[in-house]
Amino acid sequence: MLRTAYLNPSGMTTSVILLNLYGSALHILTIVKRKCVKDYIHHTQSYMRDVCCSMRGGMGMESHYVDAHLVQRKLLIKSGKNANKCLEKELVVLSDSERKKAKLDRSQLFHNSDSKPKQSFALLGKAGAGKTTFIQRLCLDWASGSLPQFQFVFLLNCKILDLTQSNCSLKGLLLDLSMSPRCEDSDSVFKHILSCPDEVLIIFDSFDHIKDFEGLLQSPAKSHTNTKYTIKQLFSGLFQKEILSGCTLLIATRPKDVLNQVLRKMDSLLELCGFSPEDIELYTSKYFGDNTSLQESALKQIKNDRYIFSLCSNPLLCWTTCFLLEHQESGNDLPSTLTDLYQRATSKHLQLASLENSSLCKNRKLLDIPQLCKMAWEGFKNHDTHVNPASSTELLDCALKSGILTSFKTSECQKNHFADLFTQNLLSAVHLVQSKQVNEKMVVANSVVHQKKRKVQGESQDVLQRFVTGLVFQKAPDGVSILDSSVNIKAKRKAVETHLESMKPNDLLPARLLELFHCVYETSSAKFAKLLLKNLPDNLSFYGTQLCPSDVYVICHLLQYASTLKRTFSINLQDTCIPISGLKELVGLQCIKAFWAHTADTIGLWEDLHRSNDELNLKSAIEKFTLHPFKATEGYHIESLPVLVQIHREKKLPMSEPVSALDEGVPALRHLQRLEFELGVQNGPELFPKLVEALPSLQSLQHLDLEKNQIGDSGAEKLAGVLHYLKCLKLLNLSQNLIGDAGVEKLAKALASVPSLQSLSLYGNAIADIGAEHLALALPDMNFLLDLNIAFNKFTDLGAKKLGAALKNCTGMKSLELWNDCIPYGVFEHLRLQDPRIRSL
Ligand SMILES: Nc1ncnc2c1ncn2[C@@H]1O[C@H](COP(=O)(O)OP(=O)(O)OP(=O)(O)O)[C@@H](O)[C@H]1O
Repeated sequence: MLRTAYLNPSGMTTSVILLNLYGSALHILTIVKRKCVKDYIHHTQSYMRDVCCSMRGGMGMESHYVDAHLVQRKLLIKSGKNANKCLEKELVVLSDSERKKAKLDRSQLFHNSDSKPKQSFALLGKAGAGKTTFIQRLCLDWASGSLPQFQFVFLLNCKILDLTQSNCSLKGLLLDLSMSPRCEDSDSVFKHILSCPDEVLIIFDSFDHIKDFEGLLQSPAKSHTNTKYTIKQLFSGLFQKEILSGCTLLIATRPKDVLNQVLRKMDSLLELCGFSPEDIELYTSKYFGDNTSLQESALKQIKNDRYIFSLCSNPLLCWTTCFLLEHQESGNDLPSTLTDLYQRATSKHLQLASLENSSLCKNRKLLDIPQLCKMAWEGFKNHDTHVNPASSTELLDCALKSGILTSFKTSECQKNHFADLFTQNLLSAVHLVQSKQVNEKMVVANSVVHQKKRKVQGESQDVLQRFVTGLVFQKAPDGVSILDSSVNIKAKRKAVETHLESMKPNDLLPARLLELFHCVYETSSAKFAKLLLKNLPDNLSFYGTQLCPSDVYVICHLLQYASTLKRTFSINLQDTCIPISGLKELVGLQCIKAFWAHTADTIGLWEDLHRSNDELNLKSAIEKFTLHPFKATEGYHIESLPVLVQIHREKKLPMSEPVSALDEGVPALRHLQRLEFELGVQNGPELFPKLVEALPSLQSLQHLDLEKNQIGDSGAEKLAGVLHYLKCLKLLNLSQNLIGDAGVEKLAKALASVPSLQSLSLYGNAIADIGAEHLALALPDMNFLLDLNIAFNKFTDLGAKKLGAALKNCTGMKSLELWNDCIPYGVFEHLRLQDPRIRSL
């Protein structure tokens, strides 16, 4: 180029040269920028490798991580007045068998099997289920090149973000507030990010820490330039694709603690399942590593203690148990309650920290534990895990060393937080129980479940209640209790006791009832267990409340007291996700006389008992199973019916030889009296044939409600084909089903073969004169019919007159409703005058 300039020194040539020079400079600049972006990505990856390589307690991610599964969940979209309820209510609860089918592993998380690409993901799990750990693992995957679809991953921790602070840009959020290293050339990197949004993954961990969800989706950020927003607005802008459209969003949250307005709009909802029994064994072996003797004895102790084993399905509680087993003297029993587990573990953490740094905190007594507990309570009240930075450094240092606190760093700041919900809530409970500034009323308000509160309370409140109740009633020997033995807590104990005694469990919603079981369990008192059992209603319902292994353990444990009180119960376990092992335990209890559960899981239980040759329990599980009253609102309520019917008819389980316990078929089918099919327009027509298949087996059915399912003429015809089996049917509701003349013709003939029918509704269908005539012909043969509602159909005065004439021959009938717009008013009035049993509405 210089050579050209020398040869051509004219003005024209100079501009060419300058252009060339400019072009080259631009090229070099682009290369430099590209290198700078590449360097940033490399730097971030190695930073992530450092930050994410270890778990709590210093254990290596590579060596100690257990690949827990995910389950794909679905939402039941509700409208109208139910729309804004807590998410847990809308998550479709899968049966154990469906959960097994819906399992995914980490590598399948971002796979797009549908045609519509998924861009927003919610990772759901209870406290300690391993959401943060899973995300750490995901970041490590990215850092090692396993998520090549993403050039950038930004990890934001909502625990340490101030979501209302109003001076943040998108660039600031991603490059300064995320867990990424400082960026030297943030402008170039950000420009690059904007140029490839579909290669960006943004993760919001601890999303439930956004305290105020109201208006979260209003006023989203609309510009990615330097305009300043609140972090909430930036989240909203990202979520609603106003900024960085095309990027992938992942939020991790506890389902109970978040409103569903955001989650309902997510493309994919994934639940972290916690540890399976095999995972618990694997984790325990990993935890104790090469120390084989300790490993063996720990595993034995955990497996032999059913309560602890059930707790260990929560990874955090599994870690806590292992920590305790590692440090407590051999020969000591395992804790028998959650309060006991946490106070022993917390005391041990503090003790170890004081030993490690004797100059800072020589022993527990010197450490200002009440101050630590007060801090925990202040945080709890504000739904905050953050610790006031003005607290004594000695206290903070010791709490950090003990692992009770943990610190989070961003390129901007470092903040101290309580390490987990259980530890913070135990310390909060200690404050409530032993601080003189807290009165009895306050303790009661945070102890056992409250009858009147209608709102679903968060998980944090549930755990606090268990700890407060556990602490006031505990009889722990000295040295184990975290409470200061010199503080008198008698008055508080008395207040909680009075409150417990006044509880009326029959008024409680299922989720509250479960919490009451937990609180009573934490008291370790046979007196309270018996009191609870005495006051329980005969029909226990956990319907719609997800039951984890420790929930099942606690329910079973307390129900054992029923035999001394000679009480028996029926239990509703529908939509609880109860694992088959849990179902087996509960159904096996003597005090359980009947149970409702998902049909597919019940069949799974029978198969399990049959495989293990447990004929006695199989017989009892078959006899105890009930379907009454059967309300089908979800597809899966009906889908497994044909298998049940097959078992009933063939008197054997699928793929088995005849089973003597099934000699009489399935009692639940034989005895079912009431069935409501409420699948609606969407699923009704498709699943109705499966119901029809089952109807001949329902010999005791008295009440069949099929309103609003659009079964149409073809559905009516199918129903007509089986009606003669329903010898006990008293009520048949076929309102609003698009049934026309063809359908009613078939039905009319068949209805005469239902000897006991008393009430029939064909309200709001499409029956015209021909159909009315068919019905009129059949009417005198329906000997027991009392009420017929055929209003709001399409027949005219012709049809109405035929029906009116037929009524004369039906002396037993009490009412005939036949009003519709096509009948001239005069004709209708005339008919009514002739026979007052004819009614308008
Ligand atoms: N898959 C896993 N393998 C091994 N250990 C795990 C796993 N998941 C969780 N843990 C252990 O459980 C502890 C708690 O997990 P984590 O903090 O990820 O739970 P979380 O669901 O994020 O809880 P929270 O809702 O309270 O934030 C971790 O510190 C780790 O010790």
